[in-house]
Amino acid sequence: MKTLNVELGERAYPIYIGSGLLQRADLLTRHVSSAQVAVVTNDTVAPLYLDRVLAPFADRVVETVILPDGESYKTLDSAGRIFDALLGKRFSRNAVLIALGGGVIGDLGGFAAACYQRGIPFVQVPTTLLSQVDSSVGGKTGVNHPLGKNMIGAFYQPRCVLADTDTLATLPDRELSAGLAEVIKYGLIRDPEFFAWLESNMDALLARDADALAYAIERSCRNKAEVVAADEKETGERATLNLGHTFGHAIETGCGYGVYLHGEAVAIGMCQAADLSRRLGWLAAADVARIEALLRRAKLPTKPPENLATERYLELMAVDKKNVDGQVRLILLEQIGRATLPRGIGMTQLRATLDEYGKA
Ligand SMILES: NC(=O)c1ccc[n+]([C@@H]2O[C@H](COP(=O)([O-])OP(=O)(O)OC[C@H]3O[C@@H](n4cnc5c(N)ncnc54)[C@H](O)[C@@H]3O)[C@@H](O)[C@H]2O)c1
Ligand SMILES: O=C(O)C(=O)C[C@@H](O)[C@H](O)[C@H](O)COP(=O)(O)O
Ligand SMILES: [Zn+2]
Repeated sequence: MKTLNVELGERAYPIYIGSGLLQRADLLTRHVSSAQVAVVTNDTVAPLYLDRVLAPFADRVVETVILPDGESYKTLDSAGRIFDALLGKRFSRNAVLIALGGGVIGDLGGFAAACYQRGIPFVQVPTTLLSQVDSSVGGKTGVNHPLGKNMIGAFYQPRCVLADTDTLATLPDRELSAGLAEVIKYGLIRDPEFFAWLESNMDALLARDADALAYAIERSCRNKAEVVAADEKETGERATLNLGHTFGHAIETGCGYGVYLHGEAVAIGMCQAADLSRRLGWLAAADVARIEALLRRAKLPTKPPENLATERYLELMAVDKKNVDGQVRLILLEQIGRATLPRGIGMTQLRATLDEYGKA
């Protein structure tokens, strides 16, 4: 097992990464000292892993909330179902909530934990590659709104993250690829050696080689933990974790939540961000091609949806948490391994990317 720490002073917490961790009762109980435990999960993950999470808590009062699966259920209504369950059981403010599942459950469960009685402790047990490398770490919790992705939420850190890499064995291939988009993101924004490692090891990752996956998860979490420790509330460097997300969130909202997986939308968005960076004269065309090639090798889409016209894109991008005074701000690339958040972006070049990128 590898242990990393997210260094946030009194809110610091460990990330445990390894095989067989769900069988390690001591790891979960170490961070769950209350007599009342709520487990939030969904109807895909529950039959696979709920028993293992419940096993150490036979002597506690346990409430399980099993939600329907899908991005379209990352809503205030689902959060309401969690509140109903906790209140129904008279759960106190020291009750611990365990979020067992992918990023949807982690974001939603964390949000419910942040709100219930103004905040109860919670633990992240991520079971997808995407949630093990990204969403379970850093305390961004929230739900979607019909007008925008993750528009309702809170920064609220978990007490620990327990990433059992064995759970990836049951993950569908399409979801594995979606997780690889966020892995590639770390290489692009701040870790060029990792990007090169990914170019050399993509086949091993797709073949689910255990060592390759463990290394990619650990290096991704290390990158994310460093960024979050430096800028927890996204006043600066943390915004670079949003590479491709302004375009990607527009795709997710515009096409309907769940049509494109988050990682797929981010993959397309990173290509659009790379194309725009090239148009602005910052990124070499050869690097854009290198980025597209790695994403394609990860079996991710790189071309935007045909039915999302430029004006609709711009409307959707106007609803983004990085915007200031209503002006769109985008994370762009100066080179592979270096991201930037420019003050203003040329609307002409942005329109050119939206009009032309991937349309030929
Ligand atoms: N908070 C953050 O910092 C952050 C970062 C990145 C993404 N996100 C959010 O995370 C969400 C995407 O997360 P995701 O990609 O994990 O999607 P997800 O939570 O929808 O999970 C993907 C699918 O895999 C299933 N699943 C989960 N674990 C499984 C397993 N071990 N075996 C088989 N099936 C399994 C799920 O039921 C679901 O059908 C989006 O809502 C995105 O906005 C948040
Ligand atoms: O942790 C962060 O910060 C990120 O931006 C990670 C992203 O991968 C993630 O999708 C996040 O939820 C997007 O944040 P948002 O603030 O744009 O909703
Ligand atoms: Zn993301």
